[in-house]
Amino acid sequence: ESSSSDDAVSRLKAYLRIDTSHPNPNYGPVTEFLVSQATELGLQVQKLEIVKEKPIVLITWAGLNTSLTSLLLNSHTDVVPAEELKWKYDPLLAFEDGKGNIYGRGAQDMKSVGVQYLEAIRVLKSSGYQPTRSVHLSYVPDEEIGGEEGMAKLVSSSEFQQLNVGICLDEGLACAEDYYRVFFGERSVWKLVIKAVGAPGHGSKLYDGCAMENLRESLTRIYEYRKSQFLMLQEGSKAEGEVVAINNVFLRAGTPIPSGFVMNLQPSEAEAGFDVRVPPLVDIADLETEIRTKWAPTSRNLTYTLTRLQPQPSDGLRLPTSADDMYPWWDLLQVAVQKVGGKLGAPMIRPSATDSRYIRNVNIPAFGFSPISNTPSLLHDHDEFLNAKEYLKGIKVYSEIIKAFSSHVDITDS
Ligand SMILES: CSCC[C@H](NC=O)C(=O)O
Ligand SMILES: [Zn+2]
Ligand SMILES: [Zn+2]
Repeated sequence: ESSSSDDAVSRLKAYLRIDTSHPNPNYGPVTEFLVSQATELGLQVQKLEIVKEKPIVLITWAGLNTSLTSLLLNSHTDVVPAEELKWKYDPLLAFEDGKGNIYGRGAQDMKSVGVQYLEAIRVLKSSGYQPTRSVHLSYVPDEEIGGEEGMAKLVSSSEFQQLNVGICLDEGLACAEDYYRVFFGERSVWKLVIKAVGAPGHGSKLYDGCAMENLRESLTRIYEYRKSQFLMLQEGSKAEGEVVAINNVFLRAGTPIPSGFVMNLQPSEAEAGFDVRVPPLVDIADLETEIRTKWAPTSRNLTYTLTRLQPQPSDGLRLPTSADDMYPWWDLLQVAVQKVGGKLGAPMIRPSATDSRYIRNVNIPAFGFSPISNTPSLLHDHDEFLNAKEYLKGIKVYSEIIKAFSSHVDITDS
């Protein structure tokens, strides 16, 4: 490989070596890293600190026609923590093995993408290319913990208004096959806690209506519903982003003592918590009725609290990025990917949540796309890696995308 690819790989490794894992992400050095990259490339850079110690870095490659809407390339700078003892290599070392696989937390999610944006601009600049539309890069903190102090703040800032964004690209998911996945919407995140109460009693006594029995009734109904969703997934009639996911993430009951729990006391309260993921076109009112009448009926002494995180205006009504919204960007994306010999899968609903929801909430279309194919999806997993060749190919993919999007002008712009 040439020395310029070696340099591009080195810059990825440098970024991976900055520890930005929760709960104490080190955002200072990331800001320095990004500012120095942008400065070296002759790009404008702004540091926003809307929330103290949660820096947002905005980098701009000004277009020739600043009255046109711009392209925003977003990435988050934080990563989830790693259980380093369970990894083959230290997740902070960015170790490259003999096959060129680079191991590190963030290798897929999504420091690779953050550097690829910059590397693509580097390539385009050195070729003499000048964008017609402005290209902005946003580097935001805290995506992994919900983005309340990151992207949520950015989209409601005046600085964001100034960017006049027409289309956004944000993270996708790695694909084990030879195509790239692309997402045009995502499921909403709901948190559900069901609480059962019932008569307490001696551990030896059989009687009706104890809290544990009431909770068990709720769990039975929920697992029936879960199975119906899972079946559609297993038989392949629906994709992961099109079914409701409901998973029990905690159970709480009993009277704790140092050696465990009191064993001869049937508790008067029991709780179960669920992570629920709701596709855009599911009827929200129906689902809430299901919860109220079947999962947590008052007749069974059940109550519930439901928290819908950042509900989307499109929830239950329409897809977050409709076919019309995607014009002309979808076609441009497809052609750009094909130019470097890549293939794009059908646009889908992403199973998990990203900062794209904040972008779509302010009516800006967003694609979830990471140029990672032929690679197992290892986000949040042990041994997260990206092959150097795949990473370098991704830079070419972004060069084509940036070129296609930033040079596009059509009748709707006049
Ligand atoms: C509370 S928003 C959580 C966002 C998170 N995103 C990445 O994994 C997710 O659980 O999907
Ligand atoms: Zn991510
Ligand atoms: Zn993540």
